[in-house]
Amino acid sequence: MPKHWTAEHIPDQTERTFVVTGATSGLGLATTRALARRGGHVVLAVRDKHKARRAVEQVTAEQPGAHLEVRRLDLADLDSVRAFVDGFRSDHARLDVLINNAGVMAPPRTLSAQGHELQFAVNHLAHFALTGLLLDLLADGDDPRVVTISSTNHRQGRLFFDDLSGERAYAPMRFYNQSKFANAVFGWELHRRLTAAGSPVRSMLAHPGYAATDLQTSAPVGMVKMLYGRILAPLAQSPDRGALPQLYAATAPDADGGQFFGPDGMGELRGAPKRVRLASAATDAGTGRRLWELSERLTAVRFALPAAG
Ligand SMILES: NC(=O)c1ccc[n+]([C@@H]2O[C@H](COP(=O)([O-])OP(=O)(O)OC[C@H]3O[C@@H](n4cnc5c(N)ncnc54)[C@H](O)[C@@H]3O)[C@@H](O)[C@H]2O)c1
Repeated sequence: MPKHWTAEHIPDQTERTFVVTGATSGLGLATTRALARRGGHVVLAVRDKHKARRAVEQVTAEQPGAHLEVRRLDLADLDSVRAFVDGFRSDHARLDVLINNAGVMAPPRTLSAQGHELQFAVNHLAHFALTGLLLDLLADGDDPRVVTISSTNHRQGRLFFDDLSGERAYAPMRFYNQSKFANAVFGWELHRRLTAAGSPVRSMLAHPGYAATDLQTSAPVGMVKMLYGRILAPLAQSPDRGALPQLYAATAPDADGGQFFGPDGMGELRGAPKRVRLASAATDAGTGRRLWELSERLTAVRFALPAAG
């Protein structure tokens, strides 16, 4: 890996198709812009079509002729995930890279359409379902990859298997950390299962460090907003820089399955992409199996893969 990897190092992506969730703002928009600049065909998987139109205008103003496609996806509703995949399938025979990027942080306790705690539902369950439903199209892709965005917060997270939706005790940041831990467990367990099945698809993880996006400023919880939106704000890097680890995972020829990428400076807050440490709890096989089986049950999505040993 070059020491100061930037978006200029992204290889040509002509003829490659990417799905980016949460592509209208922050890291998702920065990722879309960088991939489009290198000739990639980017499917913006978005909840809000007005915001999508603005994002498309912005990217095409910088990159006339960019290959962009907008499709509606509300990750808070598993029916919307299925509808998205059905629509995608009717127009595409294969997918090269899925970037599980969208996320919510620290809302007051809210439930998804299927009754799951919103952060667990949007950040983890919907991306689990999306990946499982697209896996056969990815298997036909060129150098196919699934990139899942976690956070350094996964190291403070754990799964509350006996109170997943916070019915008994909900704390917004604890449940954000749970969802980011679930992202890390999923990315690693997917890697294990794909490898065991001899699949050509690779699963990588990434985190941006700390980037100034809507994530912190839209958090309705006062302390979180104050800490990330104001006190730590001077340390924040731009979304374009924050997106580099996920762009590296999605495009670098030497990025491999099971690897986790984050920034190299200031305790992983900012900098160029490098390989970073996944919490050992996130690679625990028992936890991986348990989360996987639970996610299959809650989403009714089964991956077309033999179980990993
Ligand atoms: N910004 C940071 O410092 C930081 C740090 C660690 C991890 N992350 C992770 O980066 C990812 C991207 O976040 P960001 O910082 O760009 O924030 P952001 O708020 O700018 O972007 C999040 C995106 O997710 C989308 N989204 C939210 N709920 C959705 C739903 N129900 N259906 C479809 N889309 C939905 C939003 O519309 C938005 O486009 C998240 O997974 C977040 O947890 C960010």
